[in-house]
Amino acid sequence: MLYGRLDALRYEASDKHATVLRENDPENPQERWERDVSAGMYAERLSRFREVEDGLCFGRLDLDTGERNYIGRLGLFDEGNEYAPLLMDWRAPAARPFYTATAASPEGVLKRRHIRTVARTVKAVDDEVLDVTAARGDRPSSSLTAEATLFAALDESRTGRMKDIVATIQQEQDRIIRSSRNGVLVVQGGPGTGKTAVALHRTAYLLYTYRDQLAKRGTLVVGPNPTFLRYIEQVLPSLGETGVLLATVAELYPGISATRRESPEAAEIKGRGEMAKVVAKAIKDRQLVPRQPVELTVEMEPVVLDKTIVTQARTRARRSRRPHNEAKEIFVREVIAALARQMADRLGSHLLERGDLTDIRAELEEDTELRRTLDELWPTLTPQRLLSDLFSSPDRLRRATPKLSDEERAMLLRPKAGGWTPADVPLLDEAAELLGKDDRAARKREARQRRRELAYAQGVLEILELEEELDPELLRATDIVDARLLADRHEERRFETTAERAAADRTWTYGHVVVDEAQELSDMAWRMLMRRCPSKSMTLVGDVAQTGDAAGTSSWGAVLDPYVNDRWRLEQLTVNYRTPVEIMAVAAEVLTAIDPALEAPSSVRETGSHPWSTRVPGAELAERVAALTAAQVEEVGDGLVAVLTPPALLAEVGSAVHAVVPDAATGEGGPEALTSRVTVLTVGEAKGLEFDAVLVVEPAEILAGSARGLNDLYVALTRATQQLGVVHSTDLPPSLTGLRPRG
Ligand SMILES: Nc1ncnc2c1ncn2[C@@H]1O[C@H](COP(=O)(O)OP(=O)(O)OP(=O)(O)O)[C@@H](O)[C@H]1O
Repeated sequence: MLYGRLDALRYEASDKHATVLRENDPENPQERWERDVSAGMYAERLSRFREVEDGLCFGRLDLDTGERNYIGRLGLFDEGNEYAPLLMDWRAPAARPFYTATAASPEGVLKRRHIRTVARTVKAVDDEVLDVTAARGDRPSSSLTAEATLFAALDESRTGRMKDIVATIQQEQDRIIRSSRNGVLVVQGGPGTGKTAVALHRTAYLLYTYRDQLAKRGTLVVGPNPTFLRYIEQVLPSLGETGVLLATVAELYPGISATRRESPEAAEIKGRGEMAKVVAKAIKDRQLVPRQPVELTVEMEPVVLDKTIVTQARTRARRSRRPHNEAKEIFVREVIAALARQMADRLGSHLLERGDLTDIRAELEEDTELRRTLDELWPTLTPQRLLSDLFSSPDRLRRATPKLSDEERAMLLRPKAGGWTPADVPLLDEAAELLGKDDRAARKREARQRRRELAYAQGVLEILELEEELDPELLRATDIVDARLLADRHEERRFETTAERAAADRTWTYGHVVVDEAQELSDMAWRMLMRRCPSKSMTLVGDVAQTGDAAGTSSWGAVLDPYVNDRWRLEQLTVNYRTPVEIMAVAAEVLTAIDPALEAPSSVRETGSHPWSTRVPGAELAERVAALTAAQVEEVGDGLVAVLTPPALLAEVGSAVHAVVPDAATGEGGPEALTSRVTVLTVGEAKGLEFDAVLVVEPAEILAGSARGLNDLYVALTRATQQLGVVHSTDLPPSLTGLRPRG
C-alpha cells in the first residue's frame, strides 16, 4: 500500500515535470526563469521519491492507545481520508519513541517492530515487546535497540559507500541527532562510534525540523578529503535530502582548485593561527612610502610627492580600518588633497577661488603618471597576487614572518607558478577578508552590459515606432514602455539552487555547518569556517585521539574558546559499531600509549577472528604483502580489503599488489578507490573509511612517519569491520603486543 502511494506521487510529479517542460515555451527570460524553478522543484521531488525507494518503511510502533504508526524515510498521507498519516517520517517528533523507548521507559509503546525489506519484499520482521508485563518470557533486554537488524547491518560486507542507519539509530545517537540547532555542538567519540553517521542524520533532522530557515541559507558539510566525501555522498539523498553542499576545506574558495602538493611541515606552518598576522603584515608591506621624493609634472606644474605626504596619507588610510583595497580610496584622496594644497600654495592660494581648488584636484586625479605612482605605493591586490608574491620572494617572506626560523621560512618558499595547495586556501580566504573587494572591474563590466542592454532596448523601440508610424491613433509601444523598463525585463536571471549559489560565493554564510573529522582542521581553517557561519550553529564531530594532521588539534577547548568562549556543548559516543572486540583490544593499547587517560569505545561485536602479525624479510616486503592480500581477498569473498602503508611504501606496495590483483586501486582520487575489491592507501587517505579486512604494512614506519604517528597507527588499526593483519620487516612497536604472530 505504501509503495502504491509512493508510485502515485512519483507519477504525479513526473507528469507535472513533463507538462511544465512541454507547455511552457518561455517567451522571455522571466518566464524561462519561472519555468526553470518549477521544473527544478519537480525534478528534485522526483529524485527524492527515487532515493527513498529502498527501505521505504522500516518500522512500526504499536501504542498503548491502540494506535499503530508506521515509520519510514518520509511522510506519506492518505489524500482520500483527510490526509491521515500512512507513514511517519522518522524525524517527526511522534516517531522518536522508535529510537528511544525502552522496557524501563516505554513512552507509551507496547511493541516496536523492525521491518527489513529487500526491494519491495519484506525479508524479516523483528519485534520488541516493551510492555514488561506482556514481555514475560521474552528475551532479556539489552542496551541496544533493534539488535537483530543492527547486527545484520553491521555484519554485511562493505560496499565502499556509507549507508544510512535510519532503521537502527541507537539511543545515545538519537539524542545527538535531535539536539538543538543553536550553538556549537561537539561530538567526541572513538573510531566506529557512528560520528559520521550521526552527523549526517543530524543534518537530515535539522533540515526537516528547520526547513524554512535552512533552505534559504543552506547547509554545509565539510569532510577531510574528496574520497571521504564520495564515501558519504549517498547518505543524505537516501534520507530524502538533496541540496546540501559537501566540500573539503580546500574546495571552499570559489575558483581555486588546490591540487599543488607540499610537505606536511610546510602545511603545518601555514595552518598556524599566527599566519593571520603574517598575512596582515604581508599586506602592510605592500603599502609603501617612497625613499626619495617623487617629482611629477601635472598640467605643466611641478609637484613633489614626498615622504611626509605619503606617510600621513597612509596613516589616515590605515586608521580607517577598512580593508586594503577599500582603504586605497582614502590614501589616494589624502595624497591628492595634499598635492592640491601644494600646487595652490605655489600659485598663491589667496588668488584662488574655491572652484579653482576643485579644478586642481580634478587635474591631479586624472593625471596618469600620478595614478601610476599611487598604484605602486598602494597597489590594488588580489589574494592570489598577494600570496604568490609573498611565497616566491625571500625578502617579502622575511619581512612578513619575523617569528619564523630561517628553516621554516625556507619551507614556505616556492616558485610563483604551480597553483595552490590545500593549506593555501584558508590563507587566501584570510587575505580576501583583509584586502576587501576590488569590484571596480566587475562594476565596469556591469555598467558596460547595462549600456548595451539599454541601447538594444532603444533600438527595439525605434523599430516599433517606425512600424507604427502609419497609424497615429493607436497606442504606441513607447507610450507604455521606455528603454529602461524594456532592458529591465530582458535582464537574464539564472535559476540556481541554494547550494550552487553558496558554492560560487566566497562570502556566503550558511545556516548550519557540519564538520566531520574536525580534529584535522588547522587554526587557519577554523578561522575560515567560522566566517562561513556567523550564527555559530555548528555540529563538529571528531576524535582527538585520531588527529593525524600536524596542524590538527588535541583539544576542543583550544580550538573553540577563541570563537565562542566556553559556550559550546560536548556530547560523547561510547559504543563502537565497526571494530570487533578482538581488534579493539589491540588498538586500545595504542590508545593508551597516546594518552593513558583516553578510554577506548566498547565494541558491540565479536567475530572470533584474532588480529595477526607476520614478519617478513625487508627485501620481500612488497611481494609478501601482495600475496597476503590475495589470500585475504579470497577469505572475505564479496567484501573489501584495504592495504594501509606508510607514504614512502605506497607506490612499491601498490604496484606489487596490482601485479597480483589487477583490479586493485592505489592511492586517493580515482573513483575506483572506494569500490575496488582491494585498495592500497596511506593512513591519511583511509581516514573515516572502513573495509571488511585491513592489512597494515610496517607499523614502525607509520609510527616514525610523523609527530602524530601513534594516532595514525590507531586510525589504521580501527578501519576493519572483520579482520586485521599486520605485515612487518622491522620490529613491531611496543604497543602492538596484542597481535598473534603467524608464520
Ligand atoms: N546505529 C547504527 N546502526 C547501524 N550501523 C551503525 C550505527 N552506528 C554506526 N553504525 C555503523 O558503524 C560504522 C562506523 O560508523 P561511522 O563511520 O559513522 O563512525 P565514526 O565514529 O565516524 O568512525 P571514525 O572515527 O573511525 O571515522 C559505519 O559502518 C556505520 O554505518
